[in-house]
Amino acid sequence: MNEEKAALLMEALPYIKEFKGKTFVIKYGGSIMKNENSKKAFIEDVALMNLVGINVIIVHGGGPYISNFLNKLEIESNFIDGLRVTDKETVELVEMILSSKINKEIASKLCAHDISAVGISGRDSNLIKAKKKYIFNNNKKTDIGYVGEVVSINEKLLLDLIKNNHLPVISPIGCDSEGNIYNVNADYAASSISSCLKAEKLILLTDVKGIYKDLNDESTFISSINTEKIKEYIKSGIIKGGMIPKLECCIDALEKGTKNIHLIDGRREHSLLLEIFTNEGMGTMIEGGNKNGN
Ligand SMILES: NC(=[NH2+])NCCC[C@H](N)C(=O)O
Repeated sequence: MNEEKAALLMEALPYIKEFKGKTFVIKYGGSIMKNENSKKAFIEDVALMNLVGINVIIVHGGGPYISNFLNKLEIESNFIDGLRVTDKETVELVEMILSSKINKEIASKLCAHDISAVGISGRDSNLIKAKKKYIFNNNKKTDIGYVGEVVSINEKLLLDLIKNNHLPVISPIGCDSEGNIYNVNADYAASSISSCLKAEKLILLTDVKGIYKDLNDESTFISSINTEKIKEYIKSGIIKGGMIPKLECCIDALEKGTKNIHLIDGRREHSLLLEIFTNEGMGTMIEGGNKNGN
């Protein structure tokens, strides 16, 4: 028993060495914040990673909280291509929930582990500059309101925070120079931040185990894959549906310099820790060609 425990801890040693001083961008999805145990485990995993010298940056979502809150106010939630149609009043409420309630809760839970987590909105110091995103369907352009796509990231702010041992917790709200605010999809915000910093890892915590060839057949789970194979699977229809935009976002991050991406199930307690510090991991690792991650 003791040998097994020691072996498990020793399995982590090469990864602790390898990842010390490296930057990991973690997208913490809203759908996994419901369960108190997995929420607690996430905070503990991030705390441990920070304490062994990994520069963690968290980008969080909050979709279900937003829908709940809007329901209470009897404001209907409409989605087109998975994006929330957002008018001016709604984007203000979205910001209130993301940048205040959720953001501060994550940061303060990390602070309770003596970590200097700093909760910031994408609007602070123009961290996420954005512009209006339109949806194109059959050559038809649809305006979905204050939904933004990333234009630029304030890299210096993030590097300054990291250098001074702060852990940024970022709400995916963007702004433009006219003072408009935008709701930015958290996957895209995390991918842009990871690309800009050429991060060692972009880790997407969601409510699926990872990539499957056939979602209904556990034996087709893919533990690691590269971008060429993903493109091939999308083209041949093996990968389909809602997974495609997520994977396209991953491919973009890898092509822009992120070293590796991990898709893991955030509902499973300590999946983050097991993915990073064991050989086998828990989810799907997408390997990029770039060997110069930071
Ligand atoms: N899903 C997988 N195959 N994960 C392997 C992870 C390997 C190692 N712990 C890493 O983070 O780089």
